Amino acid sequence: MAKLFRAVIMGPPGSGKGTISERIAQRFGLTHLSSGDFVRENIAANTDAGVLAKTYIERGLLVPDHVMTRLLLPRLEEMTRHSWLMDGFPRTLAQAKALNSTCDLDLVISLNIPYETLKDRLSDRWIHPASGRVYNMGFNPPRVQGRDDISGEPLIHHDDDKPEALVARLRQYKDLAKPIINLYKSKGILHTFSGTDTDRIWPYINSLLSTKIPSTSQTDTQRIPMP
Ligand SMILES: Nc1ncnc2c1ncn2[C@H]1C[C@H](O)[C@@H](COP(=O)(O)OP(=O)(O)OP(=O)(O)O)O1
Ligand SMILES: Nc1nc2c(ncn2[C@@H]2O[C@H](COP(=O)(O)OP(=O)(O)O)[C@@H](O)[C@H]2O)c(=O)[nH]1
Repeated sequence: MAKLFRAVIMGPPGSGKGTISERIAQRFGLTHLSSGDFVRENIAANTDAGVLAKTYIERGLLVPDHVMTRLLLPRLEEMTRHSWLMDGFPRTLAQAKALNSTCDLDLVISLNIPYETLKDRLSDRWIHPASGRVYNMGFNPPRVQGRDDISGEPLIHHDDDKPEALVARLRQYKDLAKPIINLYKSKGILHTFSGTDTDRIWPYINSLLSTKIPSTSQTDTQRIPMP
């Protein structure tokens, strides 16, 4: 069996983690895991962890570390046959240490995007709450304005994505991410990408991953046929 590949993507709100994760998943055949999706699934299923998580999210707080690790680590341990990319976890140093003791990461992508760009993108981010599908009125608009492409259900705009809320969220991200980034830097697995456009960052991420992911994990459709 080909060696499995485990990666994490980090970045402030609106930096393109979800967008880039989807591209990586499609191009390299990895499973895209999103901590936000796990939390939402648990809330919808009314699990103990979900009920507890909801009380924090409703107050605009992060879910405590022990709840997040209880939710996610068993799922990762089950993924013995899949290569994956995790988006949204770890968010704290305690989570990073817990992840460390569960698996060896091959690579960490950190996105470094200017504040003005984050602000513009988030003020234009529309979400389909049931699936977590994300749209942007300029960058990837829905086919029908205000409606999810697949279900046709209405899209919503989070209050959290308003510029007034962004400064605090960004500060929190910077404070919490700093020691995690230092940890991954010291392990030699951190790769940082800076810029204002996902489409300009993507080729660099694509070529880095092409050198790191065993070709057997990549999907056949991505191979360029010989003339
Ligand atoms: N690793 C985590 N630690 C603590 N709470 C978390 C974690 N991941 C997700 N949550 C909780 C708090 C988040 O507000 C909520 C939804 O997560 P997510 O979908 O990642 O949205 P977000 O709005 O925080 O991120 P972003 O704007 O970066 O996409 O779930
Ligand atoms: N204008 C513009 N919007 C983008 C770009 N990349 C992503 N987006 C949009 O910006 C918003 C934030 O991206 P998302 O992937 O949700 O970021 P995350 O919060 O880090 O997961 C979404 O509405 C995306 O559709 C880009 O290069 N330009």
